[in-house]
Amino acid sequence: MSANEERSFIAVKPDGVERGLVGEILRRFEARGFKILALQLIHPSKELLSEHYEDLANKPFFPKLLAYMQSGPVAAFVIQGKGAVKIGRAMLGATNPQDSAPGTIRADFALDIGKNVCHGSDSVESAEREIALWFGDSLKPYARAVDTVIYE
Ligand SMILES: Nc1ncnc2c1ncn2[C@@H]1O[C@H](COP(=O)(O)OP(=O)(O)OP(=O)(O)O)[C@@H](O)[C@H]1O
Repeated sequence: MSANEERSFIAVKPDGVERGLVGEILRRFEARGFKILALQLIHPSKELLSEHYEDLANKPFFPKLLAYMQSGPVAAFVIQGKGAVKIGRAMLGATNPQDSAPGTIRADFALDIGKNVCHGSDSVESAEREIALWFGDSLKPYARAVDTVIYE
């Protein structure tokens, strides 16, 4: 996979969907130059979420986190492009919106850590694991003419 094909899993959490932020969040990633490789509104099962957040299973907030993530649909999507994981996390902002830098999604749209609007993969390995978990092998590559004016 070339550097320009790096992928990240991004999700607008149920609070973001309910607040009508799906379009705005997608728009920011598209405007930055990322290719949207997959896009789906998903009602995640407890099993899917337990796997997705397996490293947090022992945290005291885990049951609350699962309930939050099941309180409505999640807008799940995959972005592809140079630096997708690192830039994706930077665009989301710090996990706790109280610490997120202005201009990031969480700073612009959230106040509480337990309602922080969006998720983004934290490493290339997590991204591949999360993409497989949420989308299976349904992703199909496609070419974009605009890539010739985004990449040098
Ligand atoms: N102390 C907490 N209280 C309530 N919810 C929390 C707390 N810490 C984390 N969370 C929730 O669990 C999610 C996952 O936490 P994690 O530490 O993996 O942060 P993250 O990787 O920045 O977030 P995400 O995986 O959603 O992108 C957070 O986004 C937040 O919704």
